[in-house]
Amino acid sequence: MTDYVKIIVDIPLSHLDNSYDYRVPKKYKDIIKIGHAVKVRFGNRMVVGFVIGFSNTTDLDKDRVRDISSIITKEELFNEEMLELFKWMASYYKCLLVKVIKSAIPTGVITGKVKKKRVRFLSLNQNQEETDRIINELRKKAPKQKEILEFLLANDEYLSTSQLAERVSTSAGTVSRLIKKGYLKYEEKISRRRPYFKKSSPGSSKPELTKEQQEVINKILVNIKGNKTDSYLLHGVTGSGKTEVYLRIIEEGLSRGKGAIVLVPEISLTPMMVRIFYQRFGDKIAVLHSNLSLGERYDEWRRLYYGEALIAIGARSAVFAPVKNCGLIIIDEEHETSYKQGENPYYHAREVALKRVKLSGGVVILGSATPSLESYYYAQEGKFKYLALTERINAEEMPPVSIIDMREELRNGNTSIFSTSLKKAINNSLLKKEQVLIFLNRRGYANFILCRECGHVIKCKNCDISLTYHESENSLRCHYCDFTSIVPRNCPACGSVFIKKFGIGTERIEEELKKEFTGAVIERMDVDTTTRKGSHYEILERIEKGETDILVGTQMIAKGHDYPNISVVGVITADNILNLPDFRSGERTFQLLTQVAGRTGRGSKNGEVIIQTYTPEHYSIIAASKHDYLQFYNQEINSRKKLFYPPFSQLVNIIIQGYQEQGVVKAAEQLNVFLKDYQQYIKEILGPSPAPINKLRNRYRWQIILKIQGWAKRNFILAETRSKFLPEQDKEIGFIIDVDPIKML
Ligand SMILES: Nc1ncnc2c1ncn2[C@@H]1O[C@H](COP(=O)(O)OP(=O)(O)OP(=O)(O)O)[C@@H](O)[C@H]1O
Ligand SMILES: [Zn+2]
Ligand SMILES: [Zn+2]
Repeated sequence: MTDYVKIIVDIPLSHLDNSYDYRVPKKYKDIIKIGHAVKVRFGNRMVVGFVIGFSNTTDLDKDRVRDISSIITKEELFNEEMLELFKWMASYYKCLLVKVIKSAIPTGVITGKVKKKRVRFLSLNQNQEETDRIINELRKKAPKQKEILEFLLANDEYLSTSQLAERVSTSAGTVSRLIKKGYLKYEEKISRRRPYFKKSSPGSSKPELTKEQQEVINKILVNIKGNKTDSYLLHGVTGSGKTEVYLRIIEEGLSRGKGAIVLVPEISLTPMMVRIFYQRFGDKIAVLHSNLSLGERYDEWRRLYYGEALIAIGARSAVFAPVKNCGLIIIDEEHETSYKQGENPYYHAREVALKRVKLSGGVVILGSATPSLESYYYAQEGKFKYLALTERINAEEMPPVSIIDMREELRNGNTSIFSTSLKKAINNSLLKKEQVLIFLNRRGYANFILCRECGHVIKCKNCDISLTYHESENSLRCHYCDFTSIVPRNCPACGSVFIKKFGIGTERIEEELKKEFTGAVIERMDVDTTTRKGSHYEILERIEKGETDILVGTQMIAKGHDYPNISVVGVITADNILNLPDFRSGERTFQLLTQVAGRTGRGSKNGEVIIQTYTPEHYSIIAASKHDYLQFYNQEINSRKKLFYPPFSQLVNIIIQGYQEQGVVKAAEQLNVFLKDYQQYIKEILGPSPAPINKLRNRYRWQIILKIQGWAKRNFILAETRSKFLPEQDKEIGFIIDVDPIKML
């Protein structure tokens, strides 16, 4: 019995980031729970709030405490353990609790935009005995009607009149006659919307495990069986069968009544992964990702909540899935940057998963062929248990990789985008009816448009970023804010007509390939070709069926896919990422190259990888060409150590932004002065300096990066900044606190 509840209101303002007491009206006393969304009056408006605590007393004046107006959701959107997790996130990432809650629950619930979906279906209007008697009676006179009744006795399906008629190959009229006679009746039920994925029927065939797989599984199962909490880094080279390891462990967990969460990177893996999991676990899986409609997402969420599904597969935010008795969280491709949310709250799903398991028990598995530097380091330090799959399935060889120096190509008179070796390799592959993947991490046609007379580059009017040329629409587009403009005939700066497209994107590559390899079937996969639901899957399916000869694409094609007929992988340029102003650019390059290279040499075909670059001597590229993670790691970790970058410090990037550049600069300098008082706790302050993207969506951005050794110290400094510095600041200036930043842009 509770008299009062503590409510956190859905108004994202820092001075309201406390809970408020409300009285519980009698009718709600027995039903209200932690995690319920409610409607309350706040000031003079109605707002949504979330129940985060109970109390029998209140410090407020009893006459002034207001009643809760209503409970919005039948389900509790989070339980006490999840609330603990949310509070930890708010404190660790220095953000508002309500922001965390909202990013963790299905939003459709509280906006009221999502209604339950009901379906009408036909069912028998009498018990089985009675039905049998009627069937007997109809046998001679109306064999089709008899068949319908028999069908309904044997099948447990929810069918409308027309659907039922179709199933029994008869007319709707025949079904109607049964309704008229009173033998059938209409019923209604709530149906769950299921997200689109092509299903293949669940099958039970499982491969026999390799010795390495079996060993890894045995080690993890000790903890699953013993209900122990632990975390593992599963470092398995590309094609070593990590997915099979996941499947077996989930299976074991299920047999002990434990649910699981499987996180996959946002873009590429979902449809294929889903198919594999569906084959093994059927409708026990629920899929959560950002491409679902609100209704689908809410319904998948509810299937988990009610225990109808026990395995959640999804992108980053699936780490919050309400899986019953969740004993296992798997993070596939744990090094992927999409696990870090790029907006407030700036959380990393890996950190949240580790914390979730600490609070409620269970096992975390971080899987990757190219673990993040941090994870590998922590595994060395004993924070994670290290498990390795060192061989590919069937002891297949890693494909040979050639590095092509594009400067030399030019010296030898080749001005084409493709090196001589790449062209040769593609031609060979086409002759043998094998397939080719061509990778470039930039979509569009050309990177930028430059005036050859005055050097002016056409940039977005909102952002400090050059516009990308898209040939198919003959337009210029900003890949940050989506600003679109026509292509000017003359240079906007000097009026010259000599403006030229520079750099290349996937669209241009596709065009060049079509010119060079006439007759080959060429497809492109990037953000621009996969906006339609299911298109992603269809492109990959055509590869799988051998209908496509050459697939050009961005990161989307780089990882996770497993196609045996791909014999050539070409990387158009390895330099794009390497040259980003970010201390992780070397790591990113190594990971991406290793992952793309891993797409070939699978199955019986011999594969070959060709990396084109202007910096063939860079250690990231050399190590990737030898498939040598350790060589890369050792070199990279040394430089991190020298420069106090993670894992040797805890970073925070504070972005100061506003529409007036002067105000932004002033605030950045004031923050710098404030932080100087805490210098004894800080290893290094970088900046204040203009952010690499100095202007974004019309706002000027400056940044200060802090390297701090120790989580507690960082937490202290950020708490001080939030309580002492930020409240004094001009409201026109925004401060973004990005804890453990992943992208320094
Ligand atoms: N024990 C096994 N016996 C035979 N085939 C297997 C076995 N385990 C996995 N496979 C198959 O080997 C292929 C590669 O496995 P999988 O895609 O899981 O590798 P991976 O480690 O996830 O690689 P990547 O990091 O490149 O995604 C798949 O086709 C999978 O079905
Ligand atoms: Zn010009
Ligand atoms: Zn823009």
